[in-house]
Amino acid sequence: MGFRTYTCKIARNCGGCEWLSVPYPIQLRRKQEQVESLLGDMAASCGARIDKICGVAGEPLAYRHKAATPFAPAGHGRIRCGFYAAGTHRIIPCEKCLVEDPRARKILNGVARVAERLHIPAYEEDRGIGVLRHAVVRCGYATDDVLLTLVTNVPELRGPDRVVAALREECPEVTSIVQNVNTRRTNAILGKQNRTLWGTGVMHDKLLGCTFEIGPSSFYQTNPEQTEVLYQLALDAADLEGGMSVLDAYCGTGTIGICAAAANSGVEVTGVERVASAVRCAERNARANGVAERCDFVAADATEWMSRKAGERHFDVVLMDPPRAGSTPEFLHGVADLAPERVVYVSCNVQTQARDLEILLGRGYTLRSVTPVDMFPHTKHVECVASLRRTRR
Ligand SMILES: C[S@@+](CC[C@H](N)C(=O)[O-])C[C@H]1O[C@@H](n2cnc3c(N)ncnc32)[C@H](O)[C@@H]1O
Repeated sequence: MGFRTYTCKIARNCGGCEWLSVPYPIQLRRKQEQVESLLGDMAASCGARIDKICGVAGEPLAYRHKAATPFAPAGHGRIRCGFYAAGTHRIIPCEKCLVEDPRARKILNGVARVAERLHIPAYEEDRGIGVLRHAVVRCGYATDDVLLTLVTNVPELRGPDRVVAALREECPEVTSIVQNVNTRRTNAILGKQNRTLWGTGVMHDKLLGCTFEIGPSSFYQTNPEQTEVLYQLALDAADLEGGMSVLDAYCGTGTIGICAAAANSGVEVTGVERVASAVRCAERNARANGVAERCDFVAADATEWMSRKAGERHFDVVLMDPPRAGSTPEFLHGVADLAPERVVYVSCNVQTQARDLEILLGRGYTLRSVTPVDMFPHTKHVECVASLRRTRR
């Protein structure tokens, strides 16, 4: 893939792909430099290597398997949908997005057309009135599942069967429809309550040969192709063998831990995740992949769980994959108290990762390697797998 660049009619306003006009090899070089500037000194002091970034193998397009739109009234019964202009809540319409699964934007625009036809009012953010707030689509990577979630400002949709019939006709790719209720005046897209309107209420996908059920409120990596690269790096760094015990912290639907258990017979996994519905998915996923007897998932705040459990259990390896804000000093000191041989820290924010690694380095761990992974081409975001080994207690 040479120095070709891509163009998008709304790139300037949308702000989602801030590096779209930068050739992909240069994007990768910038991300490599970003990681080296944040982790280079730390790696050098440990004698660790920073690997070359794992970029996307093919065209860096259509990689986002999750897409969302806000809705707003556009006058005369019309509904506006698309992307928020960067830094605002002004919606820019979008017919086709280069980085999304091609099915996704078509479906989101189809939802707006159905809402117009059925006179379902779009949400008015300023006044907190109206019905339809957002729609979210999740498309399978290895399956044809397409889960559509309608986020509403009301607990009950009027004539739900009519809405489902119209959506199925307009968007035949959709395999299940869920209503999510969010009545709060907040920027968060999803509320707490989900109601299945049609189908199973979940989607399925496959990663590294394992099958996963993903619910509307569960975290799932948006670029599954690169997720396989990321997870394989994490599993290689974990260097597991039968009989080992693994903590999968911030585990979502259990994806990394279940891949670890499936690839290594005899390995036992404990997963900790804050979202209770994701933990229920993780338990079903462990059963579906035949590893339930070796996997235990707990719904808890990771820091709070660590403060209760540290000292009670032995783990050979801690795998951790926290959100952008990173972990907490309490959790990291808890990890050091558990004294696993290896810690594998997967992060989508190298800044908070660097901060957290300092704590582990001060508690007897040394960096072995750092591997950047490009999960989000055309953006400045970079994912990173840091592999650590215990050198003293
Ligand atoms: C980056 S995601 C990783 C999930 C999973 N490892 C994966 O690859 O799909 C971070 C996860 O941490 C969970 N989370 C966020 N804060 C948490 C906390 N304080 N305690 C436990 N889990 C938390 C989120 O709900 C999310 O599922």
